[in-house]
Amino acid sequence: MKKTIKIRVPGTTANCGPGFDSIGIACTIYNEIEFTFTPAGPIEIVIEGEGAGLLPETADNVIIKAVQMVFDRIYSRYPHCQQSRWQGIRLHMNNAIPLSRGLGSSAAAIVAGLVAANELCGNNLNKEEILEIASAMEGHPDNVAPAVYGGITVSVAEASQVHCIRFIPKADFSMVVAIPEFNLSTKLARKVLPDSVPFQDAVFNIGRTALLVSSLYEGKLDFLQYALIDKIHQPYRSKLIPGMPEVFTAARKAGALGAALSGAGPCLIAFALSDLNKIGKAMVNTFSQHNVKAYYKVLGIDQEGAKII
Ligand SMILES: Nc1ncnc2c1ncn2[C@@H]1O[C@H](COP(=O)(O)OP(=O)(O)OP(=O)(O)O)[C@@H](O)[C@H]1O
Ligand SMILES: N[C@@H](CCO)C(=O)O
Repeated sequence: MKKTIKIRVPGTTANCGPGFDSIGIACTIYNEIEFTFTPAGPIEIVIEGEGAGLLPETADNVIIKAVQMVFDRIYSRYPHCQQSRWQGIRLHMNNAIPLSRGLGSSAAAIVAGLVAANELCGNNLNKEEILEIASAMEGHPDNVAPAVYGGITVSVAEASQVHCIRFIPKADFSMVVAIPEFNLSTKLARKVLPDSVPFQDAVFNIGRTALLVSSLYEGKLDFLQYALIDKIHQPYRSKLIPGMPEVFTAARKAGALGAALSGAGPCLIAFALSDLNKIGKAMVNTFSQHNVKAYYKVLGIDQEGAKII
């Protein structure tokens, strides 16, 4: 007996400037993963696209860890199911989300594993529980929430709970992402952050985060020029991404509403209504002036989140 489940999961951009560890947007860039579960057998992992030859092809892969998390949660709730635990797992990944660039590759992997295992087990866990496990695995909820729900999410983790509101903005916009050809792990990008920030910087971010959420929700996108500015993580991370402020300026000059670091970087993301290719080229050119090879993609907002296909 075997069961096959295919899932599509979006990449995500987190923080969006001031909303550190809280705001996230699901983007129209996807990994597709086919899971084949058998009662007995080895773990087999085949990877095409991003991460091929780089990601672990063993039980150390975070997708397998996520599957095991769901099995553990369900079997602790229903111990009589222990006997039917699935041992054999084959993953066939087709990945478009680049690794360690700030587009939520780890969140996508975690959410894919959780949602697929939950489907296998009859959807015993609801989306809130999936989000809570995902947030605990990732360490913060801002990427995993939009990967689960799609759209734009505002999330706060408190003990084991995640409080999350998801919405679709009243006005549509595009995101132009400049993707440098170097990796920056979230772990390293968090190491450069200070233990505390000046009170005035905290106040600066609180106002802008509130303005960001309301301008996105209301579709009053002219406010993004003020609302995407951050003082509590981007300035510290700037030294890891050559040309970051200049790329922001180039994006705005080419017609973007505003720009920010995507997640922990190194991708930089511009929000725009028009001139998308002009903005992308300006960002890539400015990166190249700082000896950073980069390419760009134009993405929209994914509205569905992780989905069985
Ligand atoms: N498709 C995948 N399958 C398994 N593991 C993955 C996959 N994609 C990413 N990972 C794991 O996640 C790590 C990258 O996570 P990291 O948090 O550094 O970057 P990111 O999630 O791409 O960026 P950000 O969190 O800033 O958006 C990889 O080194 C790998 O361990
Ligand atoms: N909020 C996270 C997103 C990246 O995982 C950070 O900026 O470190």
